[in-house]
Amino acid sequence: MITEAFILLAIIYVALMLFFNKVHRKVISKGPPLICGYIPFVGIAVEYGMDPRAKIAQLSEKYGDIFTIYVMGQFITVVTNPVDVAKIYSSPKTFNFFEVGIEFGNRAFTLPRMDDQTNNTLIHDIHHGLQSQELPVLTERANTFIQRDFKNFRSKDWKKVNLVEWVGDIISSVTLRAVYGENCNFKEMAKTFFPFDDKFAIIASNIPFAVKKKTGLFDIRDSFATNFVPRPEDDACLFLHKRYDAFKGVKDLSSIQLGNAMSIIGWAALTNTITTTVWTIYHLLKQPQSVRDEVLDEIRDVLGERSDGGALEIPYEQLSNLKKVDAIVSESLRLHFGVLSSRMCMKKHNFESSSGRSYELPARGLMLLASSHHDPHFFKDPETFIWDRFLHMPSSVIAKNGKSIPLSSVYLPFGGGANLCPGRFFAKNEIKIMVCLLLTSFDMKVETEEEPETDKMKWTLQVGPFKEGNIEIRYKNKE
Ligand code: HEM
Repeated sequence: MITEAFILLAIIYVALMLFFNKVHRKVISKGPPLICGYIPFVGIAVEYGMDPRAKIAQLSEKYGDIFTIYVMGQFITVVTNPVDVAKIYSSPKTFNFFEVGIEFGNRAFTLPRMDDQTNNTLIHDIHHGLQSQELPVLTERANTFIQRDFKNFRSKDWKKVNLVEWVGDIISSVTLRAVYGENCNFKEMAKTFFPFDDKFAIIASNIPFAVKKKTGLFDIRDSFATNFVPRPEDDACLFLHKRYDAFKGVKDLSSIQLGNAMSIIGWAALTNTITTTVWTIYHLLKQPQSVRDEVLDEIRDVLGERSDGGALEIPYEQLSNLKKVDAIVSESLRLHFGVLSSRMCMKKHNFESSSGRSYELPARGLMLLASSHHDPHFFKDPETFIWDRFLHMPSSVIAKNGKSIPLSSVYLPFGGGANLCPGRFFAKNEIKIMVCLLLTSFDMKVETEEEPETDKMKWTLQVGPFKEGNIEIRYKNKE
């Protein structure tokens, strides 16, 4: 019996290997160099998943600027040269972000595909809402909620908190109330966000739906989705109501799918903002007192002193004048942001790379565009946090081939081109408000002595969080 089972397994394995090699040969002919690994379906997922950034750097060293990796049943072309990245960002029809969203949206959130016109309208509404129409209101709400929450933190004596949990609580509750409305069920939403976010990469991976269902991954996602359908009394953003109306009209849509369609925005709003805030505060607190004083002086110059009642006025229009605070957030994003943004090559395409080579890219092939955040050619001393680096950064840089390229081709924390993250202004505003209130309210110190390590496994599409998730800080009211 055991021998038969063993023979059967061996046959399946050999069949898979033959199929795998056939696919392998087909893809490799005119395309970029292909790195498949030796395990059918899994490909190089294990070594890649351990530290995506290091793996990409290593493969780029060996195979050049463009190569294709095979990970969990999927071929992914990785583009590492910023000149090529800029070219891809500037051709959104050929290299499309929206289709990636549909594919990942479907894998992670099992969403129905809407018609193109509805989709375009929904994306337009999100971009318009977050970047202009509703941005002042969102920022004002965040300001009100953070100031309100801060009153509860006041302490005359030194108090210890876990920075990761503390920031996670504040940013999740503030962001969710700002976007989904003050009366939304933000406590439940936040409670279910963290387990979902922790498993997001695997939920969005190419592993079969049946496995995701069987292993409980979809249960985690569904409990996250449940609380996200906005009710009229919640006072959610306009673009969320429009999204709700569009999805509600889809025939046979389950309530979980409707929740998924609404929760995707909540996930996008929280996943990177929390980690960026944690890193920003951590790095700020690690700066010498002279730097912290310089930043505090800027805050006082721009916003003035606190009123007699202790409130700090933070007008929306003044946030863009906080250049030093902005520079610290930007440097945190540079140092800790993952590697990539993604695009789908829509049709078979001959890509002329900046190195003069031509590669055939397959239709509907997934592409990952690598940032150059750790390349010393663009960022001197790249592994060091230099708080004022972005105060002196030009808007264009010189590539290795001598060409001038926009800074946005090497510095990609919010992606690039037409799909540049629409939430970037809101995220930065929220973080700036936090920093202003922290520095003007409290004396603070980092208690944990070891350098916190980034969780490299989460370093693909997100800002890498702390590995151990425990950084203790001490604070008390300013004298
Ligand atoms: C520090 C915080 C954030 C970071 C680092 C970040 C990063 C990104 C990145 C890399 C993309 C992909 C863009 C591309 O590949 O070109 C993206 C897209 C997106 N982000 Fe953010 N994001 C942040 C905060 C937010 C917030 C607060 C919201 C909402 C309130 C948000 C909503 C979105 C949406 C809706 C998209 C999809 C845009 C589209 O389909 O065109 N993000 N973000």
